[in-house]
Amino acid sequence: MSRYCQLVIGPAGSGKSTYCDAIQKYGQAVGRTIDVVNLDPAAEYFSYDALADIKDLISIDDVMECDDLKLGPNGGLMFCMEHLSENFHWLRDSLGEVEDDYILFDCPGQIELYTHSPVMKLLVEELKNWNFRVCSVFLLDSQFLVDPFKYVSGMMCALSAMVNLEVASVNVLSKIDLLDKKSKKEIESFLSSSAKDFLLNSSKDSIAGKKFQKLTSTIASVVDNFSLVQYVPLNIKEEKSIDDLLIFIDNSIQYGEDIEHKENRAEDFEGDEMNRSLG
Ligand SMILES: Nc1nc2c(ncn2[C@@H]2O[C@H](COP(=O)(O)OP(=O)(O)OP(=O)(O)O)[C@@H](O)[C@H]2O)c(=O)[nH]1
Ligand SMILES: [Mg+2]
Repeated sequence: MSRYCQLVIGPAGSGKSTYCDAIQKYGQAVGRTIDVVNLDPAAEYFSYDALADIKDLISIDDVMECDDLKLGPNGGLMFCMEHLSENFHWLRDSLGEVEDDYILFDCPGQIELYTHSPVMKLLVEELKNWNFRVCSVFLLDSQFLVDPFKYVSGMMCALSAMVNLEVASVNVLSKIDLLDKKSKKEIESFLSSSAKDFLLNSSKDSIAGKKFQKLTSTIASVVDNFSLVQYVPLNIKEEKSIDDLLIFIDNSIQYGEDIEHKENRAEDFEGDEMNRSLG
């Protein structure tokens, strides 16, 4: 039995919940069932239809109101996610056991969840045990790329999430529709050039001096040499852009190939049956 999922991760406000909603709606339009699970215990509102909601297990308000714990919003969130990791059976029961299901997990925006904490890694392991092929989809606001310093920091976050989670990873540049023409052109040229060229060109007028240039160049070389972080742009307002991205992600978890293979096998089987009954 094969099952497929995307762990939708990325910094706060990068567009994770909006992405889940758009992909689910796109699925409905093309006759494909894509379920979404909310794993953000602080999410008060989301516009997609949720197959499951972590708030049914634990909510951040309950944790913060607990006088014994004395936790603030970030500590409270980590507490909720650890509680989830001790109660994965809740998630397994909520998902059911459906063959070829395709699920998006809308995750919280606290970046330490993907870089320091073992919780998401434990979740990945558990999903694999339940026969899921997992792809992490790291969303980064495209505004980050317009500024080289933000770009380095975003790239490092994406990289440490990739290394920590050890699954197929796709990095998505979100909110492309908000960019003006000039920024869109800059992003296009960045996507078609190496990280090193982009960073050196963008920071050549920097007042930070030679040492900084050298550091920038070394970081970018690491990224380029190992093809570590590549970005796929997403304009959520354009169907073609969603389609292209979904094909890219599906390929990384072999979604289409498996289904096609099964359909071919089913057709072969029907053909054999027909030959047998004719013969
Ligand atoms: N124009 C535009 N706005 C977007 C897009 N994606 C997200 N937004 C807006 O950006 C804000 C944050 O989006 P969310 O989807 O809530 O971001 P998030 O990553 O789920 O945020 P957290 O759950 O708080 O980490 C909202 O006001 C969205 O409407 C996009 O592709 N285009
Ligand atoms: Mg969200």
